[in-house]
Amino acid sequence: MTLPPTIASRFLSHPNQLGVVAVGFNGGQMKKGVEAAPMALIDAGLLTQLRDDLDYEIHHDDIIHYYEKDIPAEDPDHRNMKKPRAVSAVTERLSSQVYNYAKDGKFVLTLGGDHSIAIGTISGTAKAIRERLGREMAVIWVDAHADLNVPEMSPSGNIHGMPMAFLTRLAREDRPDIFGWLKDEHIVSTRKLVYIGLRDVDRGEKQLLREHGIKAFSMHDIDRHGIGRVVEMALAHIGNDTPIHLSFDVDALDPQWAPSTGTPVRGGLTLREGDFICECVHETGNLVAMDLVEVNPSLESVGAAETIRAGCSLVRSALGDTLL
Ligand SMILES: NC(=[NH2+])NCCC[C@H](N)C(=O)O
Ligand SMILES: [Mn+2]
Ligand SMILES: [Mn+2]
Repeated sequence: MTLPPTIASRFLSHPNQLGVVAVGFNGGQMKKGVEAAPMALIDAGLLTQLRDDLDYEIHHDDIIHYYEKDIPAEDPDHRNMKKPRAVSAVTERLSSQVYNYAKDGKFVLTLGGDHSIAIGTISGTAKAIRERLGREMAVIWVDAHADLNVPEMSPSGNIHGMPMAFLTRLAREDRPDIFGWLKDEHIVSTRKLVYIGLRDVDRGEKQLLREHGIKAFSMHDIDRHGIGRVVEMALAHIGNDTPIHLSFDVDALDPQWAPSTGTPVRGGLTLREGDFICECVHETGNLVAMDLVEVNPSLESVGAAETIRAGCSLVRSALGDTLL
């Protein structure tokens, strides 16, 4: 059975063409295994499903990128950041890979990897959207965490807890080998950032969210208003004339649905709620890119297949799969 092609984003010149980047990178945090996620998701049939069931034309180099050549041997901590040069070099490369698909008007799907890779993906789409459409893009960040730590205030020093700080310029570093390559065209406005699913936010992050008036819907908001109303409010904040990059951390889901992830937090979204968010974002017709990150098949390995299935389901939902 072929589903009706609901593939349409008004901001893409090739809405049925999907640029896929498989990023086997784990250097934004300390646990091994997250680099195996792209392979696991692809082996589970994700790309085949997108092609056969949802009619996408897949553009993929058939390579899982581990970026070995970009990772320096010496990488001492800098401003409390762990592996800063590795994360910087990898995300700089990734940024241009994503940009190259997005500048052609293709949808870009990135399979991580830990969430530090969003420094590459979001900077790449933001730049392409600015050039092609002369517009600023919005980011919907679905996560248990805000990933907004400025290096000095991070409790862990892990860069996967910092990507949104660099992408909004709340954190800045001029050294070219440590994120100094991020230019104005790569940056996202704090006004165009919306969080959904938050429940483990560090003190300094809470202060930044408040100070900068960043729109954030926590699990408390979802309990109070329901997922339907929360997604409606999130999309209303962005407005209907703005391209959207969806960055989905699988730990937004409750560990019941996604146990195999590096920093699980109880009290999260059901898989159905996660899929619902993705379906609604797709329905806007404004989605131009998506990341799926933090699947770690080697943690809680009895639940790995379940976590991978959940990840595949989220991506399909964002790309237009429907229940009916
Ligand atoms: N992408 C993630 N899973 N991030 C978790 C971040 C946890 C914590 N806030 C930190 O800065 O270390
Ligand atoms: Mn997270
Ligand atoms: Mn995250």
